[in-house]
Amino acid sequence: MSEFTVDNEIGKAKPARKAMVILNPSSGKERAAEYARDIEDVLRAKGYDVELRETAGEQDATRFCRSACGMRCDLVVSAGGDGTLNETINGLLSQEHRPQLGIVPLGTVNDFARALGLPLDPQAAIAALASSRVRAVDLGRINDRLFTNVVAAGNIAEAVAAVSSEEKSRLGSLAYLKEGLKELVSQKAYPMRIEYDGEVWEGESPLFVAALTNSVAGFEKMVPDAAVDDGLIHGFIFKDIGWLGTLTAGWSLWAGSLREHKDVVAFTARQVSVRSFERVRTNVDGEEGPDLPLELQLLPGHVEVVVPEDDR
Ligand SMILES: Nc1ncnc2c1ncn2[C@@H]1O[C@H](COP(=O)(O)OP(=O)(O)OP(=O)(O)O)[C@@H](O)[C@H]1O
Repeated sequence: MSEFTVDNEIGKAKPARKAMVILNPSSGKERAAEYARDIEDVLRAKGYDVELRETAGEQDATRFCRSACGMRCDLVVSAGGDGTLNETINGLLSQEHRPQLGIVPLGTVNDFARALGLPLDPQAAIAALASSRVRAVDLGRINDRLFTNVVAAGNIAEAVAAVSSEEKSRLGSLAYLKEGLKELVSQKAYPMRIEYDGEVWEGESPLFVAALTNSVAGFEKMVPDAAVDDGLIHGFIFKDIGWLGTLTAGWSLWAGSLREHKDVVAFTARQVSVRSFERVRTNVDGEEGPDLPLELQLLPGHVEVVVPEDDR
């Protein structure tokens, strides 16, 4: 592997660009080795020196990405599901040098790739890494971590915890919808105090959702107008509305008109805090998150993601 490539135009050596590929071999249905080889081929053809790191368990992707920042890598590719992507971007926290990000979606839902309009087929996504186009996208900060897509506080967090991995593989995002509806109908509400850009909402709520993108649990209609680079947190407070209200809210969600529902407080903000004097669980990007309280902050254009040349 060469450490230097020659810039033919000016005839002098310049350092090769460095890329780190972070691959979760447990996602991607046993084809990890094949994908790793193909990703490396595309990146080498693009002029990168490539280092491959395979994760063996929780937080490995965060440590690898942090070391990629320290090595001043130009590009980090996250190959795995949303869990691996979330762990990868967390390696960018508080880093002075942030590499560009490539995404190869190998999970079941792949919310961030959907929101970005990236190819969901792994081989097509690998081919798209050859693109020279990048898009600066927002990330969210939640307490001392980062997130890409969504934070939910309340009964949906219980619902997601109830989805078994067998069901997740079999039903994909439908499994979440099924458990989510079950939890909403059960109607447990929590006392919450939600502050957003200086406004305050206080009351009983079964569920609060903060989304950065239009894809939430594979479902692209909840926040149809949320763009990955709009600089906004899209907040939804569900009021304590009984099962009939829940059904109509469910219908509005399905129809993409949740924002207009009379029992949903919808807002956009850059800073949100969520508190309760009861224990309230959360879900962050599809994985279990910290219990309340939460401090959320929007980090505009925080990472540049490689996107296909022709998705405009
Ligand atoms: N080698 C490994 N074996 C098992 N688990 C791993 C390994 N490496 C990382 N992990 C853990 O697997 C978790 C889930 O991974 P990820 O979300 O990428 O895959 P997935 O579950 O197939 O995707 P999805 O969440 O979309 O269904 C990660 O959060 C990580 O902590």
